[in-house]
Amino acid sequence: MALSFAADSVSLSARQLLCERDDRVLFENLDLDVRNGDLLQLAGPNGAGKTTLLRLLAGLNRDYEGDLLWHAEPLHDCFAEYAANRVYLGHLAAIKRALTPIENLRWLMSPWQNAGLELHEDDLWQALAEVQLGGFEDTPCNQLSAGQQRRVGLSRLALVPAPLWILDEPFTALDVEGVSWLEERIQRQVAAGGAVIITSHHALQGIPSLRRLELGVRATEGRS
Ligand SMILES: Nc1ncnc2c1ncn2[C@@H]1O[C@H](COP(=O)(O)OP(=O)(O)OP(=O)(O)O)[C@@H](O)[C@H]1O
Repeated sequence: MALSFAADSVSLSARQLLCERDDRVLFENLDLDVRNGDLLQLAGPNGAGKTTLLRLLAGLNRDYEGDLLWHAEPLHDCFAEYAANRVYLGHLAAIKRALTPIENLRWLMSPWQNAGLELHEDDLWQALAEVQLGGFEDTPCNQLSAGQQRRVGLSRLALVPAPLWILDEPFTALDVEGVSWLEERIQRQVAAGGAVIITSHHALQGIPSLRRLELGVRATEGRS
């Protein structure tokens, strides 16, 4: 899969973003920019609005004020192009539990294949092997552990050619080996000139471009 991205392929900006839930301001006056090579970690206590912000940035929720821009264009005016350049993994494994890992992966990858991505069956099996699901490819997911189910969803990251990853608590339920695999994948994505926005209570280390955006009573952005 592509291991380098065009240097100008990621340009996501938020300007003066304001979001309220149940009459509570989660964040306001929020500005951020994500470019190639960036790793942005959204941090903050439970309920601070990390998932909410991530879903806004993924273009999955329009309940906000302010501007979200993809290459300086309103994100929802160019959503098809944006969606072809980002992959969003929500905080649930988001797999069909009655299906097997290989069936799930075929289903998860079908939008990308419909958009022109050429994938062979071997690529799918290889992606499952990469997340240590070799031997479980044909086991219904409802017979897999929580961590193995999480790995089925994560296996997409080995295949999707999108430069921008948006990941909500992707380390949940992973064992030590799974955590290492995902850390390494994130580092490779950033090193290849992609970008990653992540919510995680996990301490990400060793990536020079790491920035943290702390949500809470008020939002402030700074390098860690
Ligand atoms: N669809 C919704 N309708 C109303 N309120 C919502 C909705 N989704 C989230 N909220 C509220 O918005 C706030 C922020 O939720 P969010 O899930 O974004 O927090 P979070 O920072 O991701 O928390 P956690 O660390 O627990 O995952 C919470 O108080 C939650 O109750």
